[in-house]
Amino acid sequence: MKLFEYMEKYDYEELLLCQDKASGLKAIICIHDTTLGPALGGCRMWTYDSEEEAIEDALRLARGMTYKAAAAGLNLGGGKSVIIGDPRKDKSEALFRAFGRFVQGLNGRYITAEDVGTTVEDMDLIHEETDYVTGISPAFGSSGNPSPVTAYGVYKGMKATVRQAWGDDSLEGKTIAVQGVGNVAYNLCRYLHEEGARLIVTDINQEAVRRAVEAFGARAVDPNEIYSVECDIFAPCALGGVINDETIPQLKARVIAGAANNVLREERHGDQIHELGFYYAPDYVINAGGLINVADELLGYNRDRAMRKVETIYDNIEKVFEISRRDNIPTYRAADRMAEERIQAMKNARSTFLQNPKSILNMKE
Ligand SMILES: NC(=O)C1=CN([C@@H]2O[C@H](COP(=O)(O)OP(=O)(O)OC[C@H]3O[C@@H](n4cnc5c(N)ncnc54)[C@H](O)[C@@H]3O)[C@@H](O)[C@H]2O)C=CC1
Ligand SMILES: CC(C)CC(=O)C(=O)O
Repeated sequence: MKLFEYMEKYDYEELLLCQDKASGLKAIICIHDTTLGPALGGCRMWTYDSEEEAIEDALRLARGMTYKAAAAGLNLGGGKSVIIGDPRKDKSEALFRAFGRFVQGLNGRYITAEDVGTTVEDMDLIHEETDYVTGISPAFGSSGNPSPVTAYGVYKGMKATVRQAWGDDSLEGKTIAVQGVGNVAYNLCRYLHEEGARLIVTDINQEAVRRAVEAFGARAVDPNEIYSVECDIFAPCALGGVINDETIPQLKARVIAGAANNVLREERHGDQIHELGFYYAPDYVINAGGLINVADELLGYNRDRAMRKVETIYDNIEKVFEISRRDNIPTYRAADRMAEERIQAMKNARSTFLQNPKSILNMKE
């Protein structure tokens, strides 16, 4: 990948490589766009096959956050970070505090939170070094782990998508294939089970599978079988790129609606599933609940207010399908159009000069 060519193509602002020999930290912080406000996005810890794969993941995830915040109506930009390492054995206080110092060094341009492989406890360690972190322990007046709220938003978005496909939003009796039953999807499965859906689950972590089978009477399949099982809804809740040339021909579902970021391997796969008649809930629209939740922390966390805003994911999904039908475009393009229109409007807005403590007239001592 030619980095500057890619960054110019999608108009990225910043890509920061973070190295701390003492703690072993190797991390990437990517800020895509801060037109709407400071970049907010989770910190993923994963065992990448290469540095290039980690950089590419950070870039794609950061841009997704810009669109996620814009489509959700938040005054936030898009950013994301990845820590290269095994979350099961490479974590340490020194590692996360070193990461926190890099976040602090960006002086509020990037605010971090949880993502794959990181937890509230990890965020609390980062919080030792910077206030530009969300999803920390409720003891600090925060919202804690955002995953359950993300799950609730995915549940509401899935219902809205089901309504588009079958005319009513009930999940009772629907068979739902869930790929990856970690933080978000375990909570999602609870909502689906309570509404009477039949669950098929898979995970590369057998403990995660066992937990879901025991709690929700789910049927377990191997990771490579999840794409071909007979089901009504395929819910990708693991990593990205899972809608691709190999998997699309296997899918039996009518609806694709899940928590995972960057589900489409390439944009052309979004065109392909549209042409094949799939009802696809764009990932950054349906999984915005966690972001909405932690964004509320910046106002002084109020759970009722946050959950009311998460409920609007249902309406946002309906809006995306309306644009898709009106303009005869795939839903992923409809979502991009919704987000880009808001970002461009703000880029174009030329605010009149306002006297404030930050203006150049107040800089001199
Ligand atoms: N945590 C949050 O609030 C949010 C998470 N997301 C996205 O949702 C997805 C899940 O996030 P979390 O639940 O927080 O992460 P997690 O790490 O708790 O869960 C992911 C699960 O997927 C499993 N997995 C990984 N590769 C797999 C494969 N090839 N096949 C089957 N299972 C596999 C892992 O073993 C793990 O159990 C990620 O894509 C994340 O970026 C999006 C918005 C917010
Ligand atoms: C802001 C986090 C809670 C979630 C996140 O990074 C995401 O929505 O992908």
